[in-house]
Amino acid sequence: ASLKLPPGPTPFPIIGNLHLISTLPHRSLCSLSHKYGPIMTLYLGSLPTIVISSPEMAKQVLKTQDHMFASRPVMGDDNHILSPHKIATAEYGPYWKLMRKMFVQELLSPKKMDSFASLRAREVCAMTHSILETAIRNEKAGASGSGGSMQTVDVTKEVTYFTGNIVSTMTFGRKCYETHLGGRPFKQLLDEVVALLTGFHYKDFIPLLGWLDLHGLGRRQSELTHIFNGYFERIVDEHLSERKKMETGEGDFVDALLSLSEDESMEIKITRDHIKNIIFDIDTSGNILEWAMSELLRNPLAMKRVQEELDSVVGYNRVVIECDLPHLKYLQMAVKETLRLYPSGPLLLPHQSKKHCKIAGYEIPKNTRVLINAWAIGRDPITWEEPNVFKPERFLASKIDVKGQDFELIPFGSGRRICPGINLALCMIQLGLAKLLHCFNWSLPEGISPKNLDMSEAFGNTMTRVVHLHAIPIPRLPFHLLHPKP
Ligand code: HEM
Repeated sequence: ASLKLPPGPTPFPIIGNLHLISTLPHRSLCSLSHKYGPIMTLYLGSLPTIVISSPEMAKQVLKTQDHMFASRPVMGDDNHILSPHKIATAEYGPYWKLMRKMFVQELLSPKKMDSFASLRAREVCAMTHSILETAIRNEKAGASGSGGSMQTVDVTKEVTYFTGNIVSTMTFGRKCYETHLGGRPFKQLLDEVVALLTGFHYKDFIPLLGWLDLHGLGRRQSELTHIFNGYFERIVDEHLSERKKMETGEGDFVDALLSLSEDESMEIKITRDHIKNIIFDIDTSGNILEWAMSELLRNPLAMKRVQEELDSVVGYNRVVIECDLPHLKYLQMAVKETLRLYPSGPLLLPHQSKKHCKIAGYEIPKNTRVLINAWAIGRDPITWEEPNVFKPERFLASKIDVKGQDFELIPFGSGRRICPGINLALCMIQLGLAKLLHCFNWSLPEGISPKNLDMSEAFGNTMTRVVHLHAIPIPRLPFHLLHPKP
């Protein structure tokens, strides 16, 4: 007898339902769920894929039957940029457990978070300094009444450097965002890898068409693999030649992994290849910051409210510091609202069933790919009033949080595979946003109004803006606070 799979559109031979998926898959899948329901079957090529689009069904997959769905589909082989040696791509098992434990202990534990507080403070000042020069020029232009010549800052670049450099310094002791690899900026290459991790590749779904190399993806994947492999080889070599650090307690995550690789008592042998893959992070905090700034520029009243709160909690006589963040309730709500509207992984990362099982009476075969549409869940009109409107106030009367307990809002996922970087991400986003809005007033470049700011999402399955956000900063704190002596 045939299996009772969840409902879905009738597939065509070879392509299945791929023709129904646009360049923004989370949006197409959301529309399809209106027709077929919160759990549906889609054929991506010949592969049946289950797509989840409601809080109740997400709870089934990520909580009630979490143990069944905690694995990942295989996306690349050992030598591939999506090697299963990464924490994010590893199948559920002893290797993943060990690496995730190491990652949390050596990088993200409260003790480690504390020990890197000065790094975060330094980097947030570096971001302010970089913006300051433009802001001073603008202030002079404004004061002289000459109007015109107001200069913009590339906000996207500033915020992605800020969060990216913190994470890369914590992981392997280097600010990688200033780096160019193979003639291209690190950030651009990283975005491509994140898109590969979460995205739709025809080649994966239709092996028969692989040789056609649609979209040139196969070639780009080999290129990326080659570039990053060389970069991480150098990083491991550098750490090997400077091993003193560990003894003085200053070691970073790579040092900790190298020590683990030398531990003879380990049941799982950690190799150089593992290390190179594990240090490849998938932080997307910068994207959330750029969307938060975009929404606040479109909603001047909300921006004003964040600034009024900063003025009452921090004042004008000092700069904002991490200890202020718990008191900045409206700012926290603005960040939550951004994560609701722009979850950086709108379909989380793909999950996979370990065994044959059932959800809501439907059968899910072993090794089936499961996608959870966090974007659709965050905009579900049953949970959210005016779901497409940016309204931080909605959280005044709601206890819903982003940390994986409330299935109406799951930008970081939930359960065993929940993002381990939540606390670091929230801390960087809140600190960055507080600093940007405490130090500067912001406006849009000439000719762009809050109503016509381009908010398009880029092709693929990560929530980045198509065009970088540019805005005009004007200082709003005394100069000595913006530019403290080192
Ligand atoms: C706003 C920023 C971030 C967002 C929205 C985000 C979101 C996510 C999501 C949706 C997943 C997949 C969850 C699932 O499969 O169910 C994930 C996994 C992961 N994230 Fe994050 N993340 C962010 C920042 C970070 C940071 C700062 C780090 C580390 C420094 C990090 C490290 C990871 C890792 C290692 C995984 C894989 C976990 C696993 O498969 O066991 N993320 N993240």
